[in-house]
Amino acid sequence: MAPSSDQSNDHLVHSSDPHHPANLICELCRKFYTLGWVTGTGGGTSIRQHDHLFIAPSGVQKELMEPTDMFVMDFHSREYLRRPPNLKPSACTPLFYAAFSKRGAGCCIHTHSQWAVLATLLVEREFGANACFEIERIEQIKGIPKRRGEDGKVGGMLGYFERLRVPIIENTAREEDLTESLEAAMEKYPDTYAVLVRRHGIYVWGDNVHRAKTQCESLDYIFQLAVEMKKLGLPWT
Ligand SMILES: CSCCC(=O)C(=O)COP(=O)(O)O
Ligand SMILES: [Zn+2]
Repeated sequence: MAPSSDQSNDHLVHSSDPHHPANLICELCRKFYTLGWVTGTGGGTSIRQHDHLFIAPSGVQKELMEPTDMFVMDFHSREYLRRPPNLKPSACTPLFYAAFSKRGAGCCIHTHSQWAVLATLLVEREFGANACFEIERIEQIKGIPKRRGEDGKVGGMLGYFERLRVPIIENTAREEDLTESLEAAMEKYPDTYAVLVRRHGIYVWGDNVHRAKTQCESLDYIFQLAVEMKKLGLPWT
């Protein structure tokens, strides 16, 4: 696509609606920054609206982004309909795309939360490199969806007596190179809405922005609790 065409699509990110994806990504990242989820340019968020994927730039302070910084990709062709000049799309783009294409997500959040990182390290030390994070009998588990129906949509939330499992993949030198193992984890754990990345963070997706955000918040709460439980010698299961 010609550069002039890329740059002429500003209408795709200009809206007075606070719920427009370009506005929402900026607002969410400002909130996530205060939680330590997207500090130091790490982490990010992507939203799908119909066939448009809204993607943040790479290597920028995510809490300072403006809607005009957003890239817009066509879901089917994977071509950029809008490319802000002098910026590169997030290195997380192929991972976000996996959530949109393989899981029908409407939003995918990537955090560098220290609680998520610590959970990956504790699981490795206690249960080995092939183990996933597992916990049960914690009220906040009810904030995590349980399984997908035939249509791929949420089929209810986990119950108090059910077990939450979150797969863990190993980190790679480049964010993009995580894509294959993230997709493999999605295949192996068809019910999961999140994948932890060892020594790095987590990818959490949801059918829409509200669900992705609340699931990410519930998981972060659970990881923090799990770390504190481990310090006190309390079992997770
Ligand atoms: C210090 S951040 C390293 C890259 C990373 O892990 C990340 O999540 C951010 O990637 P982006 O390309 O969106 O800046
Ligand atoms: Zn990252």
